[in-house]
Amino acid sequence: MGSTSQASVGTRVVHRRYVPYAHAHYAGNLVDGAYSLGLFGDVATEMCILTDGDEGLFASYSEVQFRAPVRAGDVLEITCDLVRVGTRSRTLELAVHVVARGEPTAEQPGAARMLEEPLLATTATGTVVVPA
Ligand SMILES: C/C=C/C(=O)SCCNC(=O)CCNC(=O)[C@H](O)C(C)(C)COP(=O)(O)OP(=O)(O)OC[C@H]1O[C@@H](n2cnc3c(N)ncnc32)[C@H](O)[C@@H]1OP(=O)(O)O
Repeated sequence: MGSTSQASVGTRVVHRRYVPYAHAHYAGNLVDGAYSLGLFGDVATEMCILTDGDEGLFASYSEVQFRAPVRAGDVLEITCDLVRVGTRSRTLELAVHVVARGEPTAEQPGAARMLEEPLLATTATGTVVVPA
């Protein structure tokens, strides 16, 4: 038996993650789109733990949009907002923003800067399911 749900609309979970250069997959050090989906799974897992005391399971995505590239050397902020609470399902609005980006040069290979405005890279709507 699971514990009593604490799920309420408006609950937010935020993760921050550095994108290792080992994850670069395409020209220009781009990472694949599935990288963002992996991050959504992790932030959704924390949401399920927070609201329902269980890791939960991702059931579906109803919408995924890749709006700007994610690159190796980026620092990402991943947000997860609970927007609907069903009996066992919870609907989540998910977003990846780039908050810092590497700008390596021959002279300074580690050069990087915080972006003045976070760059919206990926959005999705997803449904997770928790035990009764
Ligand atoms: C947090 C992140 C974790 C992961 O990434 S895990 C890795 C990827 N996910 C998986 O491997 C999950 C594989 N799928 C499953 O195991 C099952 O498939 C589910 C457990 C997700 C659902 O199966 P069942 O428990 O038998 O579902 P039901 O009893 O028919 O419905 C329970 C609630 O879940 C909603 N629901 C079921 N399937 C979907 C779907 N595909 N899309 C959206 N909602 C779904 C229903 O409506 C209902 O909702 P209501 O309790 O609020 O009434």
